[in-house]
Amino acid sequence: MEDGNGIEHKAYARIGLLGNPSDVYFGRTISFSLANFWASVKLEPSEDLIIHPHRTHDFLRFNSIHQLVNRLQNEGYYGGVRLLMALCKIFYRYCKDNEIELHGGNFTLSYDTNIPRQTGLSGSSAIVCAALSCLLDFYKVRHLVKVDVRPNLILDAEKELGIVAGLQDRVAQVYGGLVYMDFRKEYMDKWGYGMYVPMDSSLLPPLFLIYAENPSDSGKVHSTVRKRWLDGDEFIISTMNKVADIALEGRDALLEKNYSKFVALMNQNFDLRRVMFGDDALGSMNIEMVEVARRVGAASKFTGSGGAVVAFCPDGPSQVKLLEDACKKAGFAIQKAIVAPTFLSDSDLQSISSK
Ligand SMILES: Nc1ncnc2c1ncn2[C@@H]1O[C@H](COP(=O)(O)OP(=O)(O)O)[C@@H](O)[C@H]1O
Ligand SMILES: O=C(O)[C@H]1O[C@H](OP(=O)(O)O)[C@H](O)[C@@H](O)[C@@H]1O
Ligand SMILES: [Mg+2]
Repeated sequence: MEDGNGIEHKAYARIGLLGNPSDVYFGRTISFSLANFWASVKLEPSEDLIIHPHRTHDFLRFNSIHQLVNRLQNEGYYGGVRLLMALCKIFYRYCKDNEIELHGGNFTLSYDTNIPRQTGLSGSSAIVCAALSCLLDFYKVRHLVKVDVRPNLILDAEKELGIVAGLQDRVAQVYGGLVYMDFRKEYMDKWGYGMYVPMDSSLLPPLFLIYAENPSDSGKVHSTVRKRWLDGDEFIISTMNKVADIALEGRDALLEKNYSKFVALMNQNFDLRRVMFGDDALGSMNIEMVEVARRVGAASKFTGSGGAVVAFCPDGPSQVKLLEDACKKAGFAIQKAIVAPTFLSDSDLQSISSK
């Protein structure tokens, strides 16, 4: 969005529906952009280049040591300022390396977000994705930075900060809607990104988002699995391939509206994650969120690496009511997941089809 006062863009949270975390291991996923929560970034032309701290997430003034410790425990040490700075650096480097000329004007970037933190809903990349959209418009270079490359820039900005993450979140956030993604090594080596295919989101049955207010550390849970995968551990490699196959089978199940198959795949996805990562790495509260749903007969799995769960009630409204009651009793928040529609422009779509 652009008006006389500047440019503003939103990017939504995302749900990894099937196949995650195989995106980090040359696998496949189906993910969608979640309209329930979003981050917004505003860019206003200014004399100097200013990154504006958020009034709460970056605020460094506290009314007591108790409040300071509480903030650090609940939100960690960092807010979004470092994400915006890292993106500016990565964007500048990319444009320089690709001989994309940037005009000389300056700007002020500010952000806001309502995405629950560290819940595996991709709050960090939403901030970066919205900021990238602002930069593309400010410098008028949207047509020069291919859609498929944009998730890589978002990921690179976070990698720059040591944040462990994969591409599926950023793809869902750049594309919007429901997207099937194939990250096979052959594509990653050839193009540097995967094959991303938008799907009709009306194929999805009603889905529910369950999350806990207490955040988990979404970076640490990957650590031992990644090392074992890199070390050639047979069990991890073959199990991760099975996780990737879930997205492939899930695409067919959705296209055929075979929801009993879909139930089995969602459950299998989490069960495979559980044997690879182990209960300690996943965390007892995260496991309980999955099990609360399963106890009422719903299918359930993590949306990301932990902190939130996506659930499907194949038996309809009466089962949804049971799920809502069970979540309430367990102290988990629950809401219906709403898919954000695709936000690619005509020129974006053209750049995809001309790949
Ligand atoms: N809601 C937020 N407000 C400000 N900064 C955030 C927020 N969420 C994440 N961040 C920034 O992103 C970093 C990584 O967050 P991460 O653990 O990836 O959370 P998520 O899984 O929600 O993306 C944080 O250390 C912080 O710098
Ligand atoms: O483990 C997963 O499913 C995902 O974990 C990360 O997402 P997060 O939102 O931080 O939990 C990672 O970025 C994704 O690529 C993984 O699929
Ligand atoms: Mg993140």
